[in-house]
Amino acid sequence: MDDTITKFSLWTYIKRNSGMYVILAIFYFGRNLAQTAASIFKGNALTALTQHNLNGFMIDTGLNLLSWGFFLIFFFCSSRYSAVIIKAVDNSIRNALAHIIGRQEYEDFNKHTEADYVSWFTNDINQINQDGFFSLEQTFSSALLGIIASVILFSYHPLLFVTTLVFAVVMILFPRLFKKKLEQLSQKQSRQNEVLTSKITDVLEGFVNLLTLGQQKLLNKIVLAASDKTGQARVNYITEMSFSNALINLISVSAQTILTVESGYLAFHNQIPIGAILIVGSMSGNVFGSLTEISIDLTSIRAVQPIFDKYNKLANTQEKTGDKNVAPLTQQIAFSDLSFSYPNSDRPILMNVAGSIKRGERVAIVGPSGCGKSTLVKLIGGLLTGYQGSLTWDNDEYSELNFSSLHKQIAYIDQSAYIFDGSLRYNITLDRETTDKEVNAAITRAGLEEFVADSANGLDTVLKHAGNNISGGQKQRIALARQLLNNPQVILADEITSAIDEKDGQKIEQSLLDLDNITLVYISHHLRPEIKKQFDQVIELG
Ligand SMILES: Nc1ncnc2c1ncn2[C@@H]1O[C@H](COP(=O)(O)OP(=O)(O)OP(=O)(O)O)[C@@H](O)[C@H]1O
Repeated sequence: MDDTITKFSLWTYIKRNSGMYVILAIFYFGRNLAQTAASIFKGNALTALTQHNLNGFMIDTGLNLLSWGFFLIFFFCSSRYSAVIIKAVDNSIRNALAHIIGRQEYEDFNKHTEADYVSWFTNDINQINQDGFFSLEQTFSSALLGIIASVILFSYHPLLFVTTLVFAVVMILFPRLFKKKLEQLSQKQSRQNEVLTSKITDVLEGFVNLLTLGQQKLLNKIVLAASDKTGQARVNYITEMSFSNALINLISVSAQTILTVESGYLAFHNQIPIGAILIVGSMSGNVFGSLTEISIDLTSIRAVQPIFDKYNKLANTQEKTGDKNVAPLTQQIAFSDLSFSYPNSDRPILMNVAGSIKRGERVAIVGPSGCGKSTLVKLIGGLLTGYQGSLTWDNDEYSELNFSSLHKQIAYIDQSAYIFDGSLRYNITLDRETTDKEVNAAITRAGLEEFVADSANGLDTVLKHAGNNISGGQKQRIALARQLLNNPQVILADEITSAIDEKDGQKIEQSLLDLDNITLVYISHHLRPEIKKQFDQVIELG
């Protein structure tokens, strides 16, 4: 199934899983039919008793029991199958979400934090399951039960049916009054969930700082404050929802009372049997119980759409890059009159910068902190857009280039050198199809051979989350090997040795300079003289 279609709504996923939903509908139909039959046999048993028919009473009681047996079987099947469908739907939504997040360029991705995205994949999906899909199932089941009960009421007396119909219309229209407010409160709840995840992730990522400063109580303070706000958002939502529910229940109880009076009146005038009072009570309970359920569920279902709209907004983000495919560099990357400011800021970070990087050259970019070295390299790497002046790849202006194809030509490494949960091999290949020969070649070029040889399980050694069981230098070499596996033409290295000790840093710098057939752009605060002389060109910024 193609999970990458990016129009998010409950209906999209129901249509896609329509076969499974039909099976679920059959289970619900069986369940409601059995429940209704049980009520009818119970009423009939009472009628048989009023007619002194003990045999009929026993038979109807037996049939009542049998109906409950069927009800339980269908109940089990529908509950289990509902979980099976939710699993399939959640897989589809998460896959589509991963697709739209994954196709974003660097700038768009960074408009949200990682914690926000985590909240989309977890909290939001839970809310969609509970308030969306589960409520929709309940609505369907309630509608079935209500329809069956209405038919039974009609079969006893049309007056009962007409009363039911009038109240049904009121109850269906009523929730519209609360729609807008509930949607807003649901949106706030979703946002607050993101904030909670974001705050907790942030403080846990910086935990070592808290530990060494003896400030662990900040963890409690932040968790508690964020938890309280999230809880309050839920309280506000539930308050409005409960108020709406209470009013719906009031209408339901009034309608059932009127129907009880009507059926009593009809039985008193011998228009229906005595046992029918029990059946009418039970059927009106089913109809209005169902309508109450439907009104409540429809309110929750509507409140889920803002979450889907948030996904749809991301899915509809226009690509900012051009459509010209990028071929391997033949001459040079050049820039003239190049200026750049970050979005939402008037402060120019680069002002009329000029220079060129020829194919095969080793170029160092130096300058004081904050002068824009990383910004320039991110522009060259296709991580930032929206420059003024000219920046070209051979003779093509960057604004016309397709950045996905540009990324294939360029390796970008910065000081973060992220290590994924998994083995050393996984961290290098990242699931790309490669041969052992290619992996070993990348390891050799990145100067990682010694580390692999010293690791207990070689390439199968498991690295801990964020590389907590290896050194900064080892992380950088793994990040380098990962990039070299793509055989990039151009390497952009942004302060990759700044977080490692000098000796190790020097070795890594030398590994980079020793690479053949590479155009190297190397950012450094401080170039050691023995390294500096190996560069073909040094560009000074600031
Ligand atoms: N995403 C951003 N939004 C707004 N301003 C930013 C952003 N990223 C960087 N800046 C600002 O741009 C300026 C240049 O940053 P940049 O990282 O390019 O400098 P740098 O020369 O590489 O610095 P360093 O040597 O300290 O790494 C800094 O003042 C920084 O605060």
